[in-house]
Amino acid sequence: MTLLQPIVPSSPLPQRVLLVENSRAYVRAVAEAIEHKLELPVMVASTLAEARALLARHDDWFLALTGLVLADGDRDEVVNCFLERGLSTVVVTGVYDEDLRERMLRRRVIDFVLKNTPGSLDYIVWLVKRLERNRRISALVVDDSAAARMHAAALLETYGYRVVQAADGEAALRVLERDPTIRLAMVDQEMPGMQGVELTRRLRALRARDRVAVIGVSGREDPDLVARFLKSGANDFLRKPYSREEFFCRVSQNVDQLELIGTLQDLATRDFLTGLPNRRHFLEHAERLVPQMRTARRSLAMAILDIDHFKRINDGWGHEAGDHALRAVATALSSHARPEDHVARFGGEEFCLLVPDLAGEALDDYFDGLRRRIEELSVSTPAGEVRVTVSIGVRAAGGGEELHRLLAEADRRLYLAKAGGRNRVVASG
Ligand SMILES: Nc1nc2c(ncn2[C@@H]2O[C@H](COP(=O)(O)OP(=O)(O)OP(=O)(O)O)[C@@H](O)[C@H]2O)c(=O)[nH]1
Repeated sequence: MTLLQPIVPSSPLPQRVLLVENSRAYVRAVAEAIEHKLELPVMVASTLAEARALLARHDDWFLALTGLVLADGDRDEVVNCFLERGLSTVVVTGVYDEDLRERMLRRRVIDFVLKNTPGSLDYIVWLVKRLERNRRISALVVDDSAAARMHAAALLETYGYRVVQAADGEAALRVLERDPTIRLAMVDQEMPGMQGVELTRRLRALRARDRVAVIGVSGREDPDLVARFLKSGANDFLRKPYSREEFFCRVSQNVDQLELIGTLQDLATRDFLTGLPNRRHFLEHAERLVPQMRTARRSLAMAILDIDHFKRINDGWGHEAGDHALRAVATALSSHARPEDHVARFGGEEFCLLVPDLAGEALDDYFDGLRRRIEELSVSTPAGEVRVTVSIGVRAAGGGEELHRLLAEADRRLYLAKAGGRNRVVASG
């Protein structure tokens, strides 16, 4: 179950951060914060010559964080060194100079951060994390004006997003229908045909607020427009012409919020130890699926699986070894399950499976295969190799049973499997 569908890159994305700065204490603090909080590799240079040498030595750079005062290069030489290589560049400096800041931002420098101000280190860590994650997020820009579209797309690309453009509402809806990785939509109001507010309303029928953040955009001085956008389902509004920094702040804030919702949803629906869906999520899914399958007269099997003598593993090898065994069984279950099956940790050492469209001998083979797969596992734990077996109770629903009956019957058969000697499947009787 993936709540957020990020872009899965075909090859690993570059991760290395180059930190160019001559103040040792500051470098240490920034490098440590990025390495520890974000787990990204950081390399440090204190001169432009050192930076060039590092750039030549590795080819997996993701970002340069650079000061402007270096012994062997002036400000423009410093930023050129990174921008010319197409490297995302953030200036971190102790010099506040409005003209300089403007000049840097007009070029492709992502941000101009003042160091030694309260919160600047936290801001840098947040910024690096945001830029790192943006690379797995798609944004949709909808505007009939090619120039406005290109402008917004170029800004989004500077911040690392993958951008898809649409010149009208219908095209935007088609993009959304086929691309589940779109997490952000910038929607202009003034478009021929479908206007932005209407597009937002229709977009919400396809994607809820926890899936895609919508930012309405308009240059019109219409006092009601912001409220109309928000009431139609937009998360935010941006008035044209916008500054680059306001654009970045609003986009980042909305994407941050979406990720936070995703994290909360994950915490509520996933089991922390194994990463499998939890009991609540499983039952919610089953409550929808069981009647659907009954109406469609399709078969559906419910199984409850319990690790045998699990208490002995905990008592004999330690609780941590028990946790390893739970994770190993969860992994075996996930690998055995077909894409259409639904697996969950039901609680303790008990797991649950819903298996549609499989009956008779094929169903028996499926569960006996699973039982054997687990029996053959050798679980590596800090206390040594541990073997586990499982007992499985299966109820195949052909007779239109309610969910609670399916569960009760699978549970009864699990009890029979335990009573019959464990390490077995009971699917009848
Ligand atoms: N390590 C670990 N142990 C857990 C966890 N959740 C439950 N347990 C343990 O699972 C054990 C379950 O033991 P019992 O219900 O007696 O069953 P059993 O030993 O598996 O015996 P049978 O089911 O009869 O084969 C208890 O010792 C719990 O403390 C967990 O997340 N991690």
